[in-house]
Amino acid sequence: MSTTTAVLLPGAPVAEQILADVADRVAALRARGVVPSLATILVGDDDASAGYIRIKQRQAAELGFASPHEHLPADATQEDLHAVIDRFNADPDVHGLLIQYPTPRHIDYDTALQRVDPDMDVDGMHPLNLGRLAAGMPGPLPCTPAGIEALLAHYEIPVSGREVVILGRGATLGRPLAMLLSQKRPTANAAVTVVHTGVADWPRYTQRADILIAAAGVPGIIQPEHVKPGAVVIGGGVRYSGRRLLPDVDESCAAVAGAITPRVGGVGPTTVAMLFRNAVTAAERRFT
Ligand SMILES: Nc1nc(=O)c2c([nH]1)NC[C@@H]1CN(c3ccc(C(=O)N[C@@H](CCC(=O)O)C(=O)O)cc3)C=[N+]21
Repeated sequence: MSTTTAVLLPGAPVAEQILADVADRVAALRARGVVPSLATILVGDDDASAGYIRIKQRQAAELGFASPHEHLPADATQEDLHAVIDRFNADPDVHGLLIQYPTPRHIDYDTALQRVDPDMDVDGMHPLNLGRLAAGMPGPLPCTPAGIEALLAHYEIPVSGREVVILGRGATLGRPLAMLLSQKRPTANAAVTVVHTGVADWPRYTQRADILIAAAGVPGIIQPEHVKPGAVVIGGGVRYSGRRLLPDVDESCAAVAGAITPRVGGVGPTTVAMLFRNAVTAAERRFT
């Protein structure tokens, strides 16, 4: 057994702060007679997905959002899904829209996502919004990258001018996070390297990192020998085995890192908070 030396960086206090701000903004909208609304669409009967939707709906209610939900059967067609998206897009009382991922195999998620009104895209994953991010234009940010930036800022971990290495290049995390953390802003402005398992000597890169961000989705891929002593380690990538969370970062890394996100309750809570921040921003945009 290794001794834990690293400072823990839980996501809950970060999420709480973001959600307190969201709640204030929701209250301000409601005072003007606007009930912010985040619609969700679930296709099929996956247990884990249904569970996530319930969590989001409970949190939506606590924050004062309306959360209309459409549950399509597992054999719904692409056209059925598009019809529901079109209806929510056109509904003046709905401000944010989320299609729960993953969808059944016969559904093309990317095509459905492209049909969502980009200004209602609370995941920040519509190609137009990824384009806005690449161009430095305002728009909804992808939730996990935005949550990681907020987490680093909350714990006052210096990012500007430092060496950030991201292991993973996926569209939901690694790639947009690299764009975000290299932007010219006080909480970003880093020297960012994106590396991935297609690079045979990827540990050579991660060993240099002041801030190492795991975004590979390969359980246990980050081991202590991949971490520079004292580095900040952020576990972004996860896999699920049923409901069991399988993080990228092996727990033994805590013996080498200076600071590290906990196995459970790290980046996840900040991701969900950003969903609601995007939703309240979408509602405000309609009325200003
Ligand atoms: N359109 C869409 N948007 C999403 O944002 C989206 C999605 N689809 N599909 C599913 C994934 C999954 N996801 C999680 C967010 C937070 C935690 C989270 O907070 N997890 C806790 C608990 C982990 C556990 O024990 O299971 C943690 O990380 O500590 C987990 C999972 C959002 N997703």
